[in-house]
Amino acid sequence: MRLDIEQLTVRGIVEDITLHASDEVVGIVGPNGSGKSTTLRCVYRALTPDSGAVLVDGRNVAGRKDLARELSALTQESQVEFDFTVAEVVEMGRLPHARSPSRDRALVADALATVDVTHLASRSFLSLSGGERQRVLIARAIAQQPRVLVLDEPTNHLDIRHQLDVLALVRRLGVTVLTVLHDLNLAASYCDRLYVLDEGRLVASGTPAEVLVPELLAQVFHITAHIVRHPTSGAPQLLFDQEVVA
Ligand SMILES: Nc1ncnc2c1ncn2[C@@H]1O[C@H](COP(=O)(O)OP(=O)(O)OP(=O)(O)O)[C@@H](O)[C@H]1O
Repeated sequence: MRLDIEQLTVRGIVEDITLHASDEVVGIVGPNGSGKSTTLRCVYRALTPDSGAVLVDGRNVAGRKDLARELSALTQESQVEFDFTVAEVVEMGRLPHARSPSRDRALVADALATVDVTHLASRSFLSLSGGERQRVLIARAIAQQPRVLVLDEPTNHLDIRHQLDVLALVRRLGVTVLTVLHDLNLAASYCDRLYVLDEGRLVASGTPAEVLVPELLAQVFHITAHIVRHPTSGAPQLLFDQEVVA
């Protein structure tokens, strides 16, 4: 399914952002405060842009009542305030769909197993560690069976094994994924294409190899990086100098 962000502008925070993703994993990277989360908030409709539009399969997301069946989001605000069990939290992913108890149970069990939290199913969500919570919220997003998945720093709180697991899983889903990632090496390994934001503007887009070049990394992130190829995957990987660029 196709996701198009067209000339999105939000109150001096982001300006004129255009982005396309279609059955691929697209990453948004950029320094703190560059407008990544603001852009995603417009996609999952937590924010209404001042101008521009977000289209899912060619239809504007504004006012679409059926969007929750097609788009799911793991956001910085995806918190669970009340004392639900892990299984109940994941089952919430089924709410936008017509209910079918046996099918819902199977999908919840699958989602729990996929992110390695089956053993936590009857635990209170509030009793979990940060990384366990993050995996449960990813399970909820998967249980929703979206055709577009929006993720704001999905690897937050995860140990390295679960970072790799979650991003590999996200790729295997075979749906359109738009994800904010801070770790440029993970972004280079798991994203088909990257968009780079700096001070609210889009400054580069393309494959990781096209985008993650020393000049751009110095200009946008103020770092010096040496680019090497991963010996098995061939993905570009960055080795950072300790000194920052002024
Ligand atoms: N509601 C708001 N009112 C005023 N400023 C805002 C608001 N929301 C975001 N901002 C500002 O807009 C800028 C972009 O914020 P945003 O959260 O989109 O950045 P980000 O790229 O996701 O950052 P980070 O990497 O730190 O998570 C920041 O300077 C932030 O303080």
